[in-house]
Amino acid sequence: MPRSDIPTIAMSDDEDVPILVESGFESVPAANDDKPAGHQVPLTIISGFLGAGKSTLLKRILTEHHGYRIAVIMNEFGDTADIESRAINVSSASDPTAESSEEFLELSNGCLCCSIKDTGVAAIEKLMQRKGAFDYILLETTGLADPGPIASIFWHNEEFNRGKGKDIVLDGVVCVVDAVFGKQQMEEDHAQEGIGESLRQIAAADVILLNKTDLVTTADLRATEDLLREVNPTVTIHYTIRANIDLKEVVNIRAYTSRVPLDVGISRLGDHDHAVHGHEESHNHSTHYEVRGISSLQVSCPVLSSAQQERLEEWIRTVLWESQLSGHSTSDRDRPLEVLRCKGIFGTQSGQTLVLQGVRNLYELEPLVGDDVGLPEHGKLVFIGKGLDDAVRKSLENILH
Ligand SMILES: Nc1nc2c(ncn2[C@@H]2O[C@H](COP(=O)(O)OP(=O)(O)OP(=O)(O)O)[C@@H](O)[C@H]2O)c(=O)[nH]1
Repeated sequence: MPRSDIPTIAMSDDEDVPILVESGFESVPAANDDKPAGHQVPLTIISGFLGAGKSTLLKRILTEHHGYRIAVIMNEFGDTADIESRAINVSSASDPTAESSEEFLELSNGCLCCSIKDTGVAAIEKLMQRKGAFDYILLETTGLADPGPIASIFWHNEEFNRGKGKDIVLDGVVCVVDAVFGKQQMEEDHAQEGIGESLRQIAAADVILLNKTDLVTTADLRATEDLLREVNPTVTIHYTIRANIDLKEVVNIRAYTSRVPLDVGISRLGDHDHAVHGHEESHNHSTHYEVRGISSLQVSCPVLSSAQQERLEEWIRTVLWESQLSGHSTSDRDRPLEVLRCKGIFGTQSGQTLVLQGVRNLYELEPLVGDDVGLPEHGKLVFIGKGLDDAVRKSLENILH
């Protein structure tokens, strides 16, 4: 959609309560369904390579009649880029040169558009003063941003959660990947020192939109998808043209709660087919990928005794917090150990199903609540990061088997 097709938007006074429109999009459950008043507002981080289609996705969301009242934060944390140059122009129509550090605009579909030049936390706190005016937050990062630290702000951040942040819950990280240049970008990142940003974005993603599929051959598409899956085997991948995606695939996916239904995210551990096909591969053996500086380690997990569970937690803490394996010092290792994301699900002998969620050095291991799914037949643990070599796999398997 050309930029000029953005609906007419009127500058809203900061004190005004935006006028909201009725839902016209029945297939997406309202964000507030089955939640009491005063519940937390879910937040989705949108990341992606430069020019991959992030703004196209936002435009789509902002112009559809989906029934959500979505606040979109279009500026990046600490970025001083000129907001007026963004694809979604949030300048006041009456004062296109307005240079205020934050602007709130109400769109005709009820979305609250917010551009903030402030640093992240202060911006979010300001936004939350308008709680009640919206029921979902989308945060678009720059093409060069690593979403991991941003996700950590909203997930298990005690300081932030004591303030306005307590009203926000991280829902998931969506990464838009350019089907034309994505593979090349990943390869270039590999050539650089350390882990390139595109690889960090892929590692941190819960959902990937492999966008611009109209511009490449099926073979090229599959090659890019294979590379994405090698970096992040737990991610759900959707092929899109102009970010055309059913909203329910990117919002309210609850990727960071232990109430994740088994058919979302976790159940796709090891799924090497298109998520859009809903196919799940049932292999249960350990796999280990090494790609471009980031590796992923995936191991099967049997039903654990309480002693094994304790040892597993100890193992996780040592890896996540000390970047080393129990009984080893960092200097024993050829390569540094760094976990960017972990996920898992397994049963315990006491009859619980536990879900592991982790971002960088934060993790939680919580019982799966809600759905009565029974014990998972095959538990799985997946770690995505750097230096996850054979020694790491063996030390984990020693605990589990
Ligand atoms: N052919 C084709 N063009 C697309 C598609 N999606 C987006 N584009 C175009 O690609 C260009 C970049 O899209 P944007 O949505 O601005 O990308 P972005 O990720 O927001 O870009 P940055 O903010 O600069 O990182 C625009 O000209 C879009 O119209 C697609 O699926 N197919």
